[in-house]
Formats: sequence, C-alpha cells, structure tokens
Amino acid sequence: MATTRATTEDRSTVRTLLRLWPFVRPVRARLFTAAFIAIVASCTGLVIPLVLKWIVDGPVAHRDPAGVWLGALYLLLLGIAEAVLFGVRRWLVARPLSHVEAEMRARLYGRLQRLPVAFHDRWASGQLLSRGTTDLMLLRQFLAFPLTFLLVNGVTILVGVMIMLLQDWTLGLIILAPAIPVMWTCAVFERRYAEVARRAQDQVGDLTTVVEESVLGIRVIKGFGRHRSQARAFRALSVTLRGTELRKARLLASIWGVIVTLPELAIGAALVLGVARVASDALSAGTLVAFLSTALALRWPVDSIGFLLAMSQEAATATERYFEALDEEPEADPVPVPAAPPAHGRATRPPIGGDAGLRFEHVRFRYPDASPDSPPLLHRIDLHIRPGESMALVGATGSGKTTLTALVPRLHEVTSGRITLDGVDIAAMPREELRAKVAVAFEEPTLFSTSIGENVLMGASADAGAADLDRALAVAQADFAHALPQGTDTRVGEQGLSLSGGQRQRLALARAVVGTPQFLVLDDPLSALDVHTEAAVEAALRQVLADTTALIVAHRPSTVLLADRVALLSGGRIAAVGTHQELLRTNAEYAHLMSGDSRDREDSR
Ligand SMILES: Nc1ncnc2c1ncn2[C@@H]1O[C@H](COP(=O)(O)OP(=O)(O)OP(=O)(O)O)[C@@H](O)[C@H]1O
Repeated sequence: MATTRATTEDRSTVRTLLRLWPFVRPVRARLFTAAFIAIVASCTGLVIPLVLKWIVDGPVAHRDPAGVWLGALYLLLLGIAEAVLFGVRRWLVARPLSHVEAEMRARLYGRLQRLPVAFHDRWASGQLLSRGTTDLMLLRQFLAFPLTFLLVNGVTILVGVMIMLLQDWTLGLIILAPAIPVMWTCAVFERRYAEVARRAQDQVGDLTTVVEESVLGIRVIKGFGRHRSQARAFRALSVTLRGTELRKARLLASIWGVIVTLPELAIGAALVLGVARVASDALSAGTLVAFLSTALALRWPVDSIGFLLAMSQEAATATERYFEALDEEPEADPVPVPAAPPAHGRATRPPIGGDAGLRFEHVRFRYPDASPDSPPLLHRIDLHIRPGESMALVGATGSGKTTLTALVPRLHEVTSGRITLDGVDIAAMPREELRAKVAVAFEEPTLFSTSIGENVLMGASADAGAADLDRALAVAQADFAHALPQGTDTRVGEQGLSLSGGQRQRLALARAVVGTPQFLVLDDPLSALDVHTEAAVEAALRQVLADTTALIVAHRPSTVLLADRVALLSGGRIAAVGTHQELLRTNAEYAHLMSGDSRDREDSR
C-alpha cells in the first residue's frame, strides 16, 4: 500500500526536533534542571586534572605524604560528587519522559481515530504502528540522552579546551587542530545519515505491515499453503532492512574513525612536545599531567558525538514521521449555528412531507485516490427513502452499493450533491449527532477483542443496559451468546475470529439495532446466515424496521423482501425504483440480478 514518504533533503534537524516542544513544555523545568546538573557533574570531572597538577607540583615534588593523601581524598570526593550528580540527573528525567512518550502516543491514537476513512485506505497499518511504537521509543531515548548530552558534552569540551589553553596555549592549539576536519565530517555524516535513517524507519514500517497482515491472514496463508512464499517476502524485506542498517553502521564507523583517530593523534603529538618541554624545564611536570588528564577526560565527550548525532538524526526522522500522521486533517465538523429554541411544550419531530426521511440529491462520488480521468463511481444518485420505509439497494458486484451506504454516516464525503436526514444536510450536522442517528452494519462484521456485551453495546448510548442488549441479541437471533461459558461477558478473540462468520454477522447486526436508531444502513447483513436463521432474523428485523428508515444492500431475494421498495443501482445512478414484484416484471437487469445466475456468471469470469 502506498504510504506518504517525506524527503529528508531540505529538512533542518533542529527545526524538526523543535516541533517536540509542545510535548516537552510541561516537563521543561525538570529537563533543564537535569541538563544543568549534568553540566555541573561533567565540569566537576574537569577539576580532577587540576587537583592532579596540584598533587604533582606540590606534595609529590616536596615529598609530602600527608599532602598526597589529602589530594587523594579530594579526588575521591570529586569522583563521588560526579557520580551522585549523574544519578540525580537520571532520576529527574526518567518519569517525566515516560509521561511525554505516553502523551504523544495518546495524541497519535486519538488523531488516528478521527482521521477520515480515506486516510486509512491510503496508509499501511504497519506504517502507523511503527510510528506509534518504534518512533516514539526513539524520541523518548533522544530526550533522555542525546538532547542533554549534546549540550553537556559541548559545554564540557568548551570548558576543557579553555582549561588546556590556560595551562599551555601551544599544546592547546595542537589539541584544537583536528576541530575543523572533525566538524566537516560531522556535517557530511549528518546529511547522509538522515537519509539512511529515514529509509530504515520506513522499512521497519513495511516489515511491520507484512507481519501484521500475515498474523491476521494466517488462515488464508495456511489454507493455501503460502507460508513459504510469505516467509520469502518477509525475508526479502528484512534483507533490505539489514542492508540499510549495515549502511547506517558503516556511516557510524566512518565518523567514529575520524572522531577518534584525529584527536588521539593530536594528544600523541601534544604528549611528545610536552615531554620535550618538561625535559627542557619549559613546562612543569604537574602542568603536563593536568593537560593530558584534561585531554583524556575530553575523550568520551568527543568520541560520543558520533552516536549522539546519529541518535539525533533518528529522532528527527521519527519526529518527521510522527507529525506526518498527526498533521493530517481530521474529519471536520461544521461550525455550530445556535439553533432557535423549540416552541414551548413541543418535542422536536421530523418534518412532515417531502423532506422527511433519507434523501440523496444529485449525489456524485469519486474515491480521492481514483485516477482523475476515470468517471466518478456514483455520478448522479437521486433517491428518497420515506420515514419508516425500508429500501433495498440492489446492483451488480462492484456497482458501488457499499460505497453509497458509506456516504450516509460520512465515512466518505460526497464529491458533490447532498444527502439529507429529515431535510437536514448531513454535511451541516455534527458527526456525533449524525452517527447517533444513523447505525450501520457492514458485510464484513468487525468485532473487537473485548466481551460480546461490550461489542454490541458499542452501538448504543452510554446509559444502555442489559435489557437493551438482550433485545438487540433477540432481534439479531444472536441468543447463542447467552449459552457461551460467560454469557455476554465472554470475550471474543482478536477480531472475533473465535466465532463463526454467521455469529459475527449477527452480533454486528445486534450492534446496529441496539441503539434503536432513527436511520439504519445495512450492507448485506445476512449474507453468512443459513436460510432458517436468515428467516428468523428477517422476521425479527421486520419489527425493528417498522419504526426505522432503512437502506439495506441486498443480493438475495430473501433480503430484498425485507424492504418495502427496491432501488437498482446501475452505471453510477439509480436506474429504477419500485417494489420487488414491479421491478421483476419491468426491469430486465433487476430480473437478471435476482434470478441467481448473475452470480454464477460473475464467478465464472
Ligand atoms: N477505497 C477505495 N479506493 C478506490 N476505489 C475503491 C475503494 N473502495 C472501493 N473501490 C472501488 O469502488 C468500486 C465499488 O466498490 P463497492 O464496494 O462499493 O461495490 P459493491 O457494489 O458494494 O460490490 P459488492 O456487491 O461486491 O460488495 C469497486 O470497483 C472498487 O474497486
């Protein structure tokens, strides 16, 4: 599935990472305090070489054992102080950063729930999963470690270099000599690593998609003996990812090579020159010891720059990927217009007459990802379903029946035209209100891995209870739920796969009717039922449909007979409307669709 992939070419790492600020803001005090403590701890380490200089030039030169012991005590205290300060830093950041990660994850999940179906059609689920898991973990690691240590190490290197220049400026300049080539290498590395990091993280998303699809489709894979080809596809993707990870490792190795080798050469050169100057009494031994100890103390801050930059690049990529999903436009609700207060003592009622019920007016629809030169799938839908009426929607496979039903709860937006419920344009209605009025049951019944009761009551308001649940289960002929080990508290497995197709379909139907909706949209809701169960469900549904305005996609005459009238969808428009008998008599296409051999023909193609 195609997934939006941003280019990293003109990205500014800092600007990208700054987008994290709103999430970091609430814990900024702790983060800044922790960074300050880390700087103090790191600079405490730089005092150690100065104490060493004092020991060498003082007590050691004057053969004063008490002074040496005192110096050793100072060193011990400095070491303890440094360790305690780093411990406090870690304690300060651990909790708030897990809070930041949880908050970002919740925000992403919330946004994904509110994004239109067209977005989910476009994005592979694995890409979204990897953004909510791996990418957020990378971000937490970045906030906990590289963010602080790039600052801490930068300050430490600066203070260390100043100390060395103050000790002896000639040796200091030798140590500083590799700075320019190292900085240049870092700049080149950053650019290249950004591109590879993005590729690797996208490939993790692709791999996650394959794993997810294989787990969900395990029955098909086993049934068709496709495990080998599936394993091959997985292996091919993981080999590609391995290649990208190796490229990352090679880039990291090359920057590490430069960052470690050049400063080590500079330290070596400073050591040789320093020893020569001590020998010629131009420099005290203590100063040389202090100088070299400082240079060695700076080894870790300099060496770590490579992987700190690498982690920062990965975090910038993760930020970019996270905001790609978060920046998508959620389903917008119309700006509420204050409604005129209802006349005293009168309940709100649907308008009587032409506007009442469900009406499609000149509705056109084209999938956003369909090619622009293809004709719209639905190009002129005009249909009126009167209040309390049930209308069957019949049409050939692929004619757009499911698509048409999805327009009513606004799972897709009409391209032009309008759909009204009791005269009110659904585009002007808040989604919450619309979805409270309209209940849907899809041909593919999706259940969640929770109890049967919760799955069904999802279709009702929060105050619905056991009586509503029992009534809905009775209408959908889903009383089998009461016979399960824990009755309606029985948990269905992932996606309800522990139930039969017909059982799932009946639960989905119960979910659609439990809220006694004003409008009911059923997409071939009885396709998986045997004839006896179908007849029983139909008998019970008829009672529900008596008070409801319903649109029912139907393939079989038995389902069509549930409805008062039938609409034939053909060539992107409603080609005929009438009763089942009328259409059988007057419309050849309808008669053909209902005769049963149309399916055989579709299947044999
Ligand atoms: N998300 C989508 N993006 C682009 N095209 C789509 C999308 N979903 C469906 N289609 C196309 O729209 C057409 C109509 O699909 P739809 O599912 O509405 O048909 P249907 O009449 O319900 O078919 P069936 O009777 O087989 O269920 C098909 O050609 C399908 O390929």
